[in-house]
Amino acid sequence: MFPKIKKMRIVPVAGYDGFLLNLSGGHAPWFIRCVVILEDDAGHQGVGEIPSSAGILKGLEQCRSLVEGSRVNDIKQTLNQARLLLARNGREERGRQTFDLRVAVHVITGIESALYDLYGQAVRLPVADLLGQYGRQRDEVEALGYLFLLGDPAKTDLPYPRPENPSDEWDEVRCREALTPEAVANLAKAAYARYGFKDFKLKGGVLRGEEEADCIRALHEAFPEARLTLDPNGAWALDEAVRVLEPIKHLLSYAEDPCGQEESYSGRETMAEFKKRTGLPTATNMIATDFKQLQYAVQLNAVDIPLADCHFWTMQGAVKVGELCNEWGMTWGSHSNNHFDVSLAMMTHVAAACPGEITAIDTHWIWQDGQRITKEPLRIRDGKLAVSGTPGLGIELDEDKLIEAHRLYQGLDVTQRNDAMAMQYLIPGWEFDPKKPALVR
Ligand SMILES: O=C(O)[C@H](O)[C@@H](O)[C@H](O)[C@@H](O)C(=O)O
Ligand SMILES: [Mg+2]
Repeated sequence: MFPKIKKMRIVPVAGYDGFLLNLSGGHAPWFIRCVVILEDDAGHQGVGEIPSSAGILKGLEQCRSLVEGSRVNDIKQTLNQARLLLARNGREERGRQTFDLRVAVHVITGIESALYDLYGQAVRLPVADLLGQYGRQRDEVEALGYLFLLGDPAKTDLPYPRPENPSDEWDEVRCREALTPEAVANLAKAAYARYGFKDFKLKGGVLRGEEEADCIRALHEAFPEARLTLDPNGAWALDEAVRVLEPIKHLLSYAEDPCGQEESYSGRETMAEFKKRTGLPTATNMIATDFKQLQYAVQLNAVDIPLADCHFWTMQGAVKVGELCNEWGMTWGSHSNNHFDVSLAMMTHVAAACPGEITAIDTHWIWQDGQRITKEPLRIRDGKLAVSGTPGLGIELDEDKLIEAHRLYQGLDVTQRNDAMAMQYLIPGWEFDPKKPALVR
């Protein structure tokens, strides 16, 4: 007989973040997540981590009675019931921010991760071995160096982390303004020295497109062999995207969400047109975020690399996208938002279970490195994450660190991400506009 879930703990947490710029504005000095912890009557603990918002916390509460009392091996029934229950809350939209505002899919993933962690411990198998049709496909997962243009923390009175006792160059540069091609190349060099990345992604949607193209030129000069991509989160109009990226297309491996919804055209239509006009492969975490959208994206030939982040596809859903990519000649990748070390483990197991050639996964971890809520976070070495062979997710929560992160959350007067707040220090009265780079006003 498999153990039963005795208790579901829902713990919103916060960690510190730098002044990372993107189309949504500037990151606050903190980021907010939610940790789902399931305890079974055999004394095991299963964990999951997802973004947090008032809606997500409420959605998790809605599912509590389905989860508590269920057996660890009832995963599919429990998740199916949660899915049906949450569907009664009505249709949801991803929204046009850089981050996904849906509730149900995040809630399901939080529970799914904790359940697979427990189930894996019960059957003595790592989560990667349980996911998808085929289970584990690799023992190491490649990650890319996810770079951001950075605002100057000194222009705010916000408590951004300072480089006290920096252990290396990365600890210093990640806390300083970075708005030029040289500064971006320095970020890449420092990240390479610590993590050994082979590929880099630059978050765009901040400066004028041509200035961001210059940053790519500087990255190429510093790392001529690296696969590079630029992601303005659909900020540019189609013509602008073509104008900006055509001259640097030989330097890019693919373009991530170069354009999006525009006048009467959907983002899938403009991306298809962009591909036709430039011949550049495209990636997205904005216009193919569920299976229906993916179907239309494929029909239109709009996307080569769906970035199926498990937090908003579910873990099994993300692997299913990986299996389809493998069958259909597309390439699987994963998007990320700021996250703690539980998510790092989740994303690693998911990527390990995707068959075929996948592209290096996104992770914001390098911006959070040094903080933790598990006893031993996975480490990025030579640009890679090792897939744990321990049953379950292979991580153990550090209760003291978890409480610390929960206290930080409680001390904040916010329940969800808001990038406009910090941005208003740089441009008074700043407001989000999905078609205007953050510093172009
Ligand atoms: O500012 C950020 O952290 C990013 O813009 C994310 O919100 C975004 O989802 C990004 O990771 C992406 O690839 O679009
Ligand atoms: Mg993106």
